[in-house]
Amino acid sequence: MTSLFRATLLQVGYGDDESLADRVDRVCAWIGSLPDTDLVILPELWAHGGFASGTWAAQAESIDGTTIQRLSRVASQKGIWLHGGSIIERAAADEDQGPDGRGLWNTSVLLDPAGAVQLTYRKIHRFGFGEGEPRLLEAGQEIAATDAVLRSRHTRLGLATCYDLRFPELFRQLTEASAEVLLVPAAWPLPRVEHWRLLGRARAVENQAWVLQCNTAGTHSGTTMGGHSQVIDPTGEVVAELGVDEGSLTVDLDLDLVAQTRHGFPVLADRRIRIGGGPSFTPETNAG
Ligand SMILES: NC(=O)CCC(=O)C(=O)O
Repeated sequence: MTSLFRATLLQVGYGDDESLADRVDRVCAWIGSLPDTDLVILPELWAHGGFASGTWAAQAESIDGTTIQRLSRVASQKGIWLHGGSIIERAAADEDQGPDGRGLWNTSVLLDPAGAVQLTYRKIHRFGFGEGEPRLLEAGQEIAATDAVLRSRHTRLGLATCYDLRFPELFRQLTEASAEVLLVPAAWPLPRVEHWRLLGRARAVENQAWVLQCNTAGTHSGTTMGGHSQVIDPTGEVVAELGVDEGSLTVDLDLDLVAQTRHGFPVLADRRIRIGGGPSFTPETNAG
């Protein structure tokens, strides 16, 4: 059994001149044209616009709405895992609308190779310092990790979104939930792109996990995106990285590198402070 799998990050670029429907068409065609790959990752809010907060409420969709239906179709046609980035999710009228009653979330959706929704993640840390996300959206309440089989090899995927990168305790909880590959879609602006690059490496080093960060390109709603999508291995090395323009990045990842890194330099076994309820936390391991 091989421990290798191939991941492709699509750094989608867009401006204000492309409609939601046109962008969904374009990105689905792009995915359809990709050569052999096992997992495709899209950026945060690539369809609804990462900073287009003025139109979020009008364009919000349910998880079974058009955007995810289209992605589901292309995932099943290709037989790939597809992290659809995130959408502005609208709850159905008879569902819980969240503590502030807004009924809107920034929700990531992971589709399996049959096109079924395997996992959703509602962004926990909302970006905007009182504006944008915290003013308009509900905060997610739950971490999200799931088992996945990639090329007949079992692994565990953990999800986080953009600004979440600044909160290491979330990533530690994903590690305590046994995640080995951390998938991070984003709409991260250019002026802080060095934070994006640095924080991704930090989350990989401290959790000894693969980190796959897929950012946005272009300028929309007056905000220029930083690009620099990157794949970081469990030792913190940048395996591959894009520039600022739209493009794709394909990398072969070795899942065995997670266990090799964790056994070879067993820093996680020295944790003394429990911050989450993850099932795999065993502080006694290094007690001697
Ligand atoms: N969309 C975001 O979460 C942006 C985060 C960001 O710009 C930052 O953390 O800096």
